[in-house]
Amino acid sequence: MSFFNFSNLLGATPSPPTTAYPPLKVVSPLATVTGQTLEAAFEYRRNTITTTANGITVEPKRHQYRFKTNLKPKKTGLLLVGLGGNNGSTVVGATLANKEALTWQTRTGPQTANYLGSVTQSTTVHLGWDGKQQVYVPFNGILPMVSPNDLVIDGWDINNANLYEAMVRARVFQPDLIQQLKPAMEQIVPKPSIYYPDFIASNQGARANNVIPGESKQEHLERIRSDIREFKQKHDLECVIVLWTANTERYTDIQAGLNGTAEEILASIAASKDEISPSNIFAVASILEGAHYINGSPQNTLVPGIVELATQHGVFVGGDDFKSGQTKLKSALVDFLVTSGLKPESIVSYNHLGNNDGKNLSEARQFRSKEISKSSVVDDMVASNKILYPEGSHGPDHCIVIKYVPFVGDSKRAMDEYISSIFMGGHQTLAIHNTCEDSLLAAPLIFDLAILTELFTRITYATEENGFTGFHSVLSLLSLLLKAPVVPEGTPVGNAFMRQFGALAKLLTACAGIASDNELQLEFFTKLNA
Ligand SMILES: NC(=O)c1ccc[n+]([C@@H]2O[C@H](COP(=O)([O-])OP(=O)(O)OC[C@H]3O[C@@H](n4cnc5c(N)ncnc54)[C@H](O)[C@@H]3O)[C@@H](O)[C@H]2O)c1
Ligand SMILES: O=P([O-])([O-])O[C@@H]1[C@@H](O)[C@H](O)[C@@H](O)[C@H](O)[C@@H]1O
Repeated sequence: MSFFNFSNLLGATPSPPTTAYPPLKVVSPLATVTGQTLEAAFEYRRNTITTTANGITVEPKRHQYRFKTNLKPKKTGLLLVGLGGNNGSTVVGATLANKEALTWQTRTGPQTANYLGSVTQSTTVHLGWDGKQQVYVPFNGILPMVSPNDLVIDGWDINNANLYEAMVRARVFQPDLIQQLKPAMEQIVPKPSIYYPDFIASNQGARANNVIPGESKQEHLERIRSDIREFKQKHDLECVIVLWTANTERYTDIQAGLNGTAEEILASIAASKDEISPSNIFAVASILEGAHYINGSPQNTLVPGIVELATQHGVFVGGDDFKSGQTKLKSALVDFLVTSGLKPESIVSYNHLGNNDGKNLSEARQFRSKEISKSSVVDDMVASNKILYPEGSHGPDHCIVIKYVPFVGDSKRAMDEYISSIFMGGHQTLAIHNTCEDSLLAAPLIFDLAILTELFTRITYATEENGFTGFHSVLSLLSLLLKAPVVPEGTPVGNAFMRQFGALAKLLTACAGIASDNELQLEFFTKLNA
């Protein structure tokens, strides 16, 4: 039997300090702490399933896992590609505002900095019933995580505006906050970046005044690698995450000989092949420098060759496309409808926005990248119910429309209509107007992507057959935060929001030696001693 109390362990403290909850003390026969390492046994019970034309055979089996977690969060750097964008400048401004606990005036009164919308900072995990009440703990109170306040942040942009100018341009923060942040933000200027006009909208050309010169993609690769090395050395970092929050690129062709293997992608960069995108180069540079790479945009940066390279180098890659607003709601609402036995027949998702993202998406090839990532989110939920959607039937009509309307700026207006078949030939129509403050919804996800990626670098697992090793390089555990999750080859994509959250929460509690949450809660209707 062993017990440990995380809140004072190794300097790991939730941030901002959550005074709402007392520290968690785990008394568990499943776990032991030795120095900085927490080792936990976990019995993974799952069904071995065989499906044939004659039916489904289910055989429940028990698999013994052991998880090892290094309890000391690493000093972590976050390099944003697109630092001067609406999301990038909002991320940096928000960390400064939270660090200084800034308060600013708004029309509805004073507002203080927070991390609302961040799963790691503002959600809780259900542990069970204490005989009197349901008990929840902060998500970041189960295992020590990096605080967003402690992230060292820098990055690149093809535009040379300092971050004060970028904040004003973004029209995201209130003027009072912008002025308070000005002294610090105007000191931050994005590093020059790689610009290949063919990959983003032609209307972005006027912005490109901060570009690494030359035509050699190999030299561009070496420059980005040098930037990453310098950043890591300058700040004495133990973990670096490069995250793309630059403009949406067009899709790249997946071609044999171009990007199908690690060797091919390296050779294609060396040969400066046209089809190699800026985001391909950032991903390869990150991997070669031992940094993890996350794609917050919808383009297919993570081609097979880049995934193979990441696997060879033992670094994480993740993507695609932050799941921040209209699609995030859809990933919960469609799950609700299908789980209710109602059949979505038509889903029309229209939105207009007026920020630079919207301007870039106003061109067909960039919109197509976004249309793909927004359209695939219902696939797993539709496939889950053959009563509603028999084999061979098509899923709901699903239409995506995005328009660029400058006046609304970053305050995207999403309008959705869901029509579902209901009992006895009836129809239910849900009409939703959803004002998505795009960067205020996306920035918290950028923190979460970085914080969870760093956490997963500190966890290894062993099974009855194999010794301790790290998770697969394709970090599908990040799917809660992404519209079109990139997953290890041959594994399914899951988009249902609450299932994604539950998977993360169950992994954290398993690693902490805590019994996984069990919605069954037998103790409420049996004689089980609570
Ligand atoms: N809610 C959201 O804001 C949301 C949700 C999902 C996905 N996204 C995606 O996140 C990305 C950023 O969104 P945003 O609102 O911050 O857009 P933005 O246009 O304000 O910022 C993008 C920044 O990237 C820069 N840039 C373009 N190409 C670059 C390159 N090769 N290297 C470095 N910088 C480059 C631009 O100059 C710009 O400053 C977009 O791809 C968008 O589709 C945003
Ligand atoms: O995340 P979400 O609100 O479903 O989708 C959004 C798009 O519809 C929109 O064009 C833009 O705001 C963001 O890039 C985001 O991707």
